[in-house]
Amino acid sequence: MAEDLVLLDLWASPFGMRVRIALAEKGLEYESREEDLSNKSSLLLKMNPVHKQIPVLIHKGRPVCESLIIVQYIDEVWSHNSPLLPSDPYERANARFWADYVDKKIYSTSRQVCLATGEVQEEAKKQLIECFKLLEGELGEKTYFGGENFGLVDVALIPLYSWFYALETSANFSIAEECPRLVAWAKRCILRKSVSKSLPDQYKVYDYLLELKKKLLQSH
Ligand SMILES: N[C@@H](CCC(=O)N[C@@H](CS)C(=O)NCC(=O)O)C(=O)O
Repeated sequence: MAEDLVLLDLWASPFGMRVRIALAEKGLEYESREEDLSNKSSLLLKMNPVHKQIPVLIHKGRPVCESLIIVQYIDEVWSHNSPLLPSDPYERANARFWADYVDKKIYSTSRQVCLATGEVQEEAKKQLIECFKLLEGELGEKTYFGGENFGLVDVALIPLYSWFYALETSANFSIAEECPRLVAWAKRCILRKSVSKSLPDQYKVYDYLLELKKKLLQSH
């Protein structure tokens, strides 16, 4: 059934990818609108006046902002299939804790690995590997962070897989060598159609990063 859903998105955004994955897990149809972040649409400014960022999910004309909040909203509204959060309150809190960890630690550090240089980049790389190893500990022998079920933490983290090549090439290291269990997990996730169709090509992402770096240099 077609729902009244519009997603304000940007193809290379890992935050947008989270929402695409959640919508695909639920089998929901939606209209995707690609934003130009250097010239934001009036719809984006109206729908997310606080942060002015994508992604925004507009459901029946009402905006929901912040990717992890959007993913949880989707899970609550379309709760009848493919639950992304566990039913047990303690396990749910635990999933939210790790999704929050991914947000606070992994994405900001990854940004530095991609954009910084010299010692700052080396330090960020070290930190990122430590964070990945900690996540490997949390994953343990499970199939997904959500156990047998692909869940919130998986949705939060897997978009970064499309940035692995950009990370590795920017800072000259191999994530598979440092964190083989994390890469094995990512390869399991990418077998899901919801993930494979939501993540862009890693080389396109790297080209996007090179363009972004050029723009940042020009603006300084
Ligand atoms: N915490 C936000 C982060 C979203 C975010 O950083 N979006 C970026 C694109 S990847 C954006 O819209 N940037 C434009 C800006 O900050 O002006 C979320 O999880 O949705």
